Amino acid sequence: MNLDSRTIMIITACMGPLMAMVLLAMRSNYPTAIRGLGWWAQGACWAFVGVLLITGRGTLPPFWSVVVGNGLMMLGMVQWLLGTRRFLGVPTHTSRWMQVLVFSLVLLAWYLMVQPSYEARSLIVSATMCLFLLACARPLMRQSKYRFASRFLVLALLGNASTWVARTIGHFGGYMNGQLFADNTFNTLLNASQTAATLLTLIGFVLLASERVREEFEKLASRDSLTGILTRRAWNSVAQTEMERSQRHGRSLSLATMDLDYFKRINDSHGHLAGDQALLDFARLVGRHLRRHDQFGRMGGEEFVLLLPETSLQEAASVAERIRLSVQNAQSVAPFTVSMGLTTLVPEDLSVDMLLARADAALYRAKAKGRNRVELDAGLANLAQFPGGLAPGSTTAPSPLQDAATDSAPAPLVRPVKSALRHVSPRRG
Ligand SMILES: Nc1nc2c(ncn2[C@@H]2O[C@H](COP(=O)(O)OP(=O)(O)OP(=O)(O)O)[C@@H](O)[C@H]2O)c(=O)[nH]1
Repeated sequence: MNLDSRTIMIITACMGPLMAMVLLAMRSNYPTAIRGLGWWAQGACWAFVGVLLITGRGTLPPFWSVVVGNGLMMLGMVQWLLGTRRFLGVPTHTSRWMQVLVFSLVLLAWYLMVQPSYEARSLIVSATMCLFLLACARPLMRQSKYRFASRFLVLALLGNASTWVARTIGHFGGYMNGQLFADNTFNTLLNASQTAATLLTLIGFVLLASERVREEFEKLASRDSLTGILTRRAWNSVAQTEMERSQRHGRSLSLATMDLDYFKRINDSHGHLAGDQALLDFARLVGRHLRRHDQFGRMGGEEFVLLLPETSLQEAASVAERIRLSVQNAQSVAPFTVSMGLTTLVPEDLSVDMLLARADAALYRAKAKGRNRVELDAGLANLAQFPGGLAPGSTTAPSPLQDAATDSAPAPLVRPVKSALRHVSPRRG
């Protein structure tokens, strides 16, 4: 079956504005951080106008059909390429690509008006289109995010580029009878493939933007809005994965629960905003002591939790002590201290909740003993630990202020009891 080549080209072109409408609708509804959508939409529209002019060959003056038509189609590809680079946040090098476009147009005009050659023009257009499409695919191939969407888009772009290679082969191999709209099977198949590749490329842009939106929402859901650290749910999920990994490889893993001391007093005497600032300062201070794989989360209110993969209890105790001291010495809008409970993974642990319960019990003791101190899991003496674990007979980490704190501010047991009860309640079970 042979379809009229002009009709196929016009159908291809019509997909441009339709997909541009989808991309523009996404642009107006998606977060502004997602860039490039407008460029992809504009590119589809310019390519549409360009292809319409090209199909007007024989009706329109040759300059409009050949130079302006191909120029707009190539401009559309440049915009796809710039949109992709903006989307990925890599330098666009706009002037470099515009220079390539202008150079191609000058050559096209030359081989149209000065030294007319259909083959030369065909080669120039195909080579330029290939260059722009491959340049659009290149940064996508280099990045590791958006796996499905970027692979899909890369395949569509490579497919699109290969149709231009096929077009050149067709011209030079004599399959197109030296005509743009040759009415034969080769040309029909070529136009059909170009239609499909263009549509798939535009779908690829939509998929890519959708993946970014999903990622943005996931980020919003997994990050605490005040401190920017992991939310309780996100922390639980990564902690469970880390725990299973540590168990599989027989590696140590430690966990600290942290609770700011007398936090209610900060709110009461300095105001809620100062309380918020203290929480933010605390999160930043702790962040300075963490390695890349440590997982720090806010469990709610003034309670935090820190997971330290590949860290023995001794190592965790020294990290915790450093954090405790830096909090105590920090210049904050309202001075505050932190109490911590520490535990480490044992082979009997079935879930993160078991570690949390033990760390909470240690935290309870830290509060009861006067606050501003680090307490270790007391039950570890009876349990075998993963490599690097603390020897039986665990002790508290040194807390120079612990006695002073006990003296100056006797620990009310109401809060720790409340805390202990809450931590063993089914909400973490
Ligand atoms: N500013 C601010 N305050 C919060 C936030 N979340 C919880 N709080 C306050 O934190 C305080 C916690 O008080 P308590 O549970 O009595 O504990 P505490 O005063 O720290 O006493 P201890 O834990 O026993 O040392 C409450 O007053 C909460 O209103 C928050 O996001 N911002």
